[in-house]
Amino acid sequence: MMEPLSNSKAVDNTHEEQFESSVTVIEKQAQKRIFKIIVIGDSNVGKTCLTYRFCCGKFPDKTEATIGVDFRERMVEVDKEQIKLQLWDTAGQERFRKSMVQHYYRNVHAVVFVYDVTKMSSFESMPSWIEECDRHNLNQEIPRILVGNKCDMTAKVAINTNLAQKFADSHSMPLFETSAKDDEKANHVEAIFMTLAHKLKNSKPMMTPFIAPTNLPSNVQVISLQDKKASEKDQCFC
Ligand SMILES: Nc1nc2c(ncn2[C@@H]2O[C@H](COP(=O)(O)OP(=O)(O)OP(=O)(O)O)[C@@H](O)[C@H]2O)c(=O)[nH]1
Repeated sequence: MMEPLSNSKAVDNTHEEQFESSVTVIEKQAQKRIFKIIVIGDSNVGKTCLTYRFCCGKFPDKTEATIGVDFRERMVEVDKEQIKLQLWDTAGQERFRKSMVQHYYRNVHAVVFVYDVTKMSSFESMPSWIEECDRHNLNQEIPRILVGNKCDMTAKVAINTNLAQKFADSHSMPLFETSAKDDEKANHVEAIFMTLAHKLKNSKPMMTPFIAPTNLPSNVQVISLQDKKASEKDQCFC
């Protein structure tokens, strides 16, 4: 008679463990936050290379003009929390932007304005990129960062740091001068997005779409935590 009992106990334990691990999975998924960062600026300033450097850890072998938008994502840890940065690498060329523009500016959490330090016209375009953000009613409170890229081309630098810093100050933005190409200066690329991650960490949470794990025990019913108030969270499993 003992055998079946202990067997049944073993089954219950497995069930319980399965339940607990499923709860952990669900809690982790529910806690994960995702932040949308748009990277904008003239064509050819290096937006694709900067996002590629941050998400893939290297300079791309070759790039082509972005059509519409490219997405890259990277998980980063900030104060022991894993958050996902979703970078929207937007097209600089007007003809490749038209159809997508409305999508860029929806639910944005941060903006990175990029110019090429060797090309004055790309710096002079910055006010019009800021105006475009304003036209799309981007919240003034969201973090904005100004980035001068291609600093490795020292002999050709056309925009000196003082000028860029004045512009950044007048728009209450931090300035980063960097290079997506140069491995040493690429540390700054990391700094750009980690600075944003720290700023975003304290902004309002945005949950990932809820995906229920598939290995739940049959007696567990899943209710998304997203629509629940914090006080109700404990009642989500029945
Ligand atoms: N020297 C140097 N070249 C760079 C750097 N970043 C990008 N480039 C080069 O600049 C050119 C344009 O780079 P992209 O990243 O495609 O530029 P983009 O701003 O995404 O251009 P669009 O997609 O047209 O908006 C490419 O030839 C890159 O190799 C950099 O930090 N240093």
